[in-house]
Amino acid sequence: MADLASRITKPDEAPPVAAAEALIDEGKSHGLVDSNYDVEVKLSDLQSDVDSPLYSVTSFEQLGLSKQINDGLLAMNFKKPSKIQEKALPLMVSNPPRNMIAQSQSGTGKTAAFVLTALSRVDFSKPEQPQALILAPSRELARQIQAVVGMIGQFCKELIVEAAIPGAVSRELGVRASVVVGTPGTVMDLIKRRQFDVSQLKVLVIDEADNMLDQQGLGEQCARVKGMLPKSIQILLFSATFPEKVMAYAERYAPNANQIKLQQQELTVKGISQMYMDCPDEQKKYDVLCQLYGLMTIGSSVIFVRTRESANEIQRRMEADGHKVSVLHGAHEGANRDTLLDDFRSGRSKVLITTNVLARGIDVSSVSMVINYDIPMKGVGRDQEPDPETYLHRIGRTGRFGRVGVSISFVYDQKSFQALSQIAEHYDIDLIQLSPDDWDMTEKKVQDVIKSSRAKPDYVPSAQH
Ligand SMILES: Nc1ncnc2c1ncn2[C@@H]1O[C@H](COP(=O)(O)OP(=O)(O)OP(=O)(O)O)[C@@H](O)[C@H]1O
Repeated sequence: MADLASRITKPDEAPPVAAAEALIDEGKSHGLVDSNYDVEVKLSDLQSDVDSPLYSVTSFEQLGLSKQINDGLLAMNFKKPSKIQEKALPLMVSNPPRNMIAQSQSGTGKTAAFVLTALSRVDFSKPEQPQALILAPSRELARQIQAVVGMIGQFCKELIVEAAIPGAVSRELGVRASVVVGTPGTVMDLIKRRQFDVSQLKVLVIDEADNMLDQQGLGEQCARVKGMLPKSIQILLFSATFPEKVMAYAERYAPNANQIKLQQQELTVKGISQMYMDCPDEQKKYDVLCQLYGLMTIGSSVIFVRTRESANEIQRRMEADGHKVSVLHGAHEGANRDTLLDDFRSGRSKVLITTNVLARGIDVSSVSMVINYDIPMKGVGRDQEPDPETYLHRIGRTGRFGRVGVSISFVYDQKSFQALSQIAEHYDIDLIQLSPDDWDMTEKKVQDVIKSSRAKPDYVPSAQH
């Protein structure tokens, strides 16, 4: 097993800057409240780089979608499809419908790929009749996808999209929408209580499918939901990660599916510079975090911790120390969670402490830094092991669609060092070391990346890091 030391870049080596260092004409691309952080990425350059996951040769018009949907894409300033959109869409919208298992790196536009397919299956003459169901693991992600459906479908006049998340569906009316986006537990309850007529559903999408089908987690609920749906339903499974043990089950869940898969080494996003901070001991992690505060607020940042309790505790201490931070986790009540995330999207709050509840799918383009305060682990007690999938999803909250970002993972002892080392080995990546004893260098390394998002004329894309 290679240790982390062998994956450290030399101190004088500049952090890898993404091929994404270029400019986006950042027309606000979706209807979600989002901040105006002026990231500049030359998307057109990236989209013509054959090695980029954003590369494509076609246009949306060539994909044969309806005029209303193409107008929606235009309004969102989506000029060209990304690779996953270009490859998956023709297979998903064709007839007779076929199942799909699709993998693509974080932030590369999987949502639009499945939303476009769902919309293409809707008969808008029956707007209150559920025809497409999209499942996601958290209320936040379900709401976000609901907003994307609304944006892409903004010119489909009859479209109704509803969130099936706790507290959202009226008991008297039940579900009355053509597209339903929900979490599996709530969807299951609604179907059982006969408040959700699934008889005419044509397509089932499962986002973050490896997580959703995992038998240790939401797998059972998703299996039960599927059991209640029409047998002929088209099933689309999407994620950035599909560990082998889930893949076998996914293939049974979505039989005879077309598949788009990535190699393990292709999974990391080049725009994200992955760093680690060698903290002297566990207690000092907190001091290091506070010292990073200035860098965290250049853009927006997400701090991932293991438990709700430590999230609360870190917030309490940071606020007492004069820093402005918010915290969001599963113990908060739904409406409160919605406000907290809306505030973060809009830039009203810039540093968000959270747990794995927000590790997947959340798309806030201003996030320039992700901190793994605790290295993600799976399993319990002595059986704990590093969790490479959660690591990838967590750091993927930055570097969205060609933007650049930094992730900093805290290590402080042999165990955390080894865990991160195994994750680095899993993806065959090098991590850049930061030292709490040299803040000038730390600041330089981080700022070089974050500020590099404003293109320099003499920029030469660095090699794979
Ligand atoms: N063709 C496109 N042109 C421009 N922007 C796009 C295009 N497709 C998607 N985007 C934007 O890219 C961002 C990331 O997309 P999305 O959230 O779908 O990523 P994802 O692949 O689902 O990532 P994750 O694995 O983290 O869930 C979004 O802000 C979205 O609006």
